[in-house]
Amino acid sequence: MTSIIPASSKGLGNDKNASPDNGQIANTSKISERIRARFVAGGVSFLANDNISEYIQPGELQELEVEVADRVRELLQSLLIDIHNDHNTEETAERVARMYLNEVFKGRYQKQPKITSFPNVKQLDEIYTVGPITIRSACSHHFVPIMGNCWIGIKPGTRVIGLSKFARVADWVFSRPHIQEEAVMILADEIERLCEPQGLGIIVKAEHYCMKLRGVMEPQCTMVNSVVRGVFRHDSSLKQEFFELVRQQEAMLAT
Ligand SMILES: Nc1nc2c(ncn2[C@@H]2O[C@H](COP(=O)(O)OP(=O)(O)OP(=O)(O)O)[C@@H](O)[C@H]2O)c(=O)[nH]1
Repeated sequence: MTSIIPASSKGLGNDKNASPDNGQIANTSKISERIRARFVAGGVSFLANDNISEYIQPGELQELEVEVADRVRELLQSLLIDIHNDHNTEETAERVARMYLNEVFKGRYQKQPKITSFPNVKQLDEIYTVGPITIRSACSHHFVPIMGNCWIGIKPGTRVIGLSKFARVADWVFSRPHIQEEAVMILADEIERLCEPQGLGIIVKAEHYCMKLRGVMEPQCTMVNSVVRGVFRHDSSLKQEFFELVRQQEAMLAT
C-alpha cells in the first residue's frame, strides 16, 4: 500500500459533518468505524498482522477497549453463557478486550519499541546469533496460540543494535494474529530496516495450538521455517555457518 494518511493528519476523524464517502465518519459513530474510515481514506492496509498504531490517536485505544468489551459480551451471550449470574464470567468481556488490545495483539496497536542503533565503528563483520527468543502469537485462522522460539543471525553492516532489541522487536511483531510464514518475513523486514545488516537469517520453531487443542489434534507436531537475506542468501557457506551456529547454540542449551 502506498498512500498513507496517519491519524495525526489534519482533520481526519475530527470532522463531525464528514460523510463516510470520503472516508470520514462523524464522531457519534463507533470508534472502530472512525478509525477504519482513516484506513479507507488513505488506502491503508489493516490486515490482522499489520501494525496500525500510526492511525490511532491518543485516548482512542481506551475507547476501542470499551467497544471490544461490548462485542465480547455479546459473543458470550450468543454462546448462551449467563454472564449476569455466573461469577466467573462476569468481567470476562473486559478481560478479553484488555488481553487482545494490550497483550496478545499489542503489536498491532502499539508503536514499535524504541530501538537505538549505533555505528559499527570497529567494522565487525563476523556472524553472531541470538536465541532462543520466546515467541508468543496467535494464528489468524482460529485465534489460538502459536508458541515457540526464534533464532536470529546477523552479519553486521554499518549499524548495530543492542542484543535485547532483537527480542523486543520479535515480541512486537509476533504479538499479532499471524501465519508463521508471514511473521518471519515481517520480522526480517523490520530487522533489516533497523540495522541494515550485510546478512540476516531467522529460524522459527513453533507449536500451533490449532493443531493441538482442536482440529487434527497432533500434539507433537511443530512448524519450523526460516528466512535468509543478503549475503546469507547469496553465499551458501555463510548460510551454512548461520545454521551451524544456531545448532551449536541449541546443543549448548541442552547440556
Ligand atoms: N501455512 C500455515 N497454516 C497455518 C498456520 N497456522 C495455522 N494454520 C492452518 O490453517 C488451516 C486453516 O484451515 P481451514 O480448513 O480453513 O480451517 P479448519 O476447517 O478449522 O481446519 P482444520 O484445522 O484442519 O480443522 C489449518 O490447516 C491450520 O493448521 C500457519 O502459521 N501457517
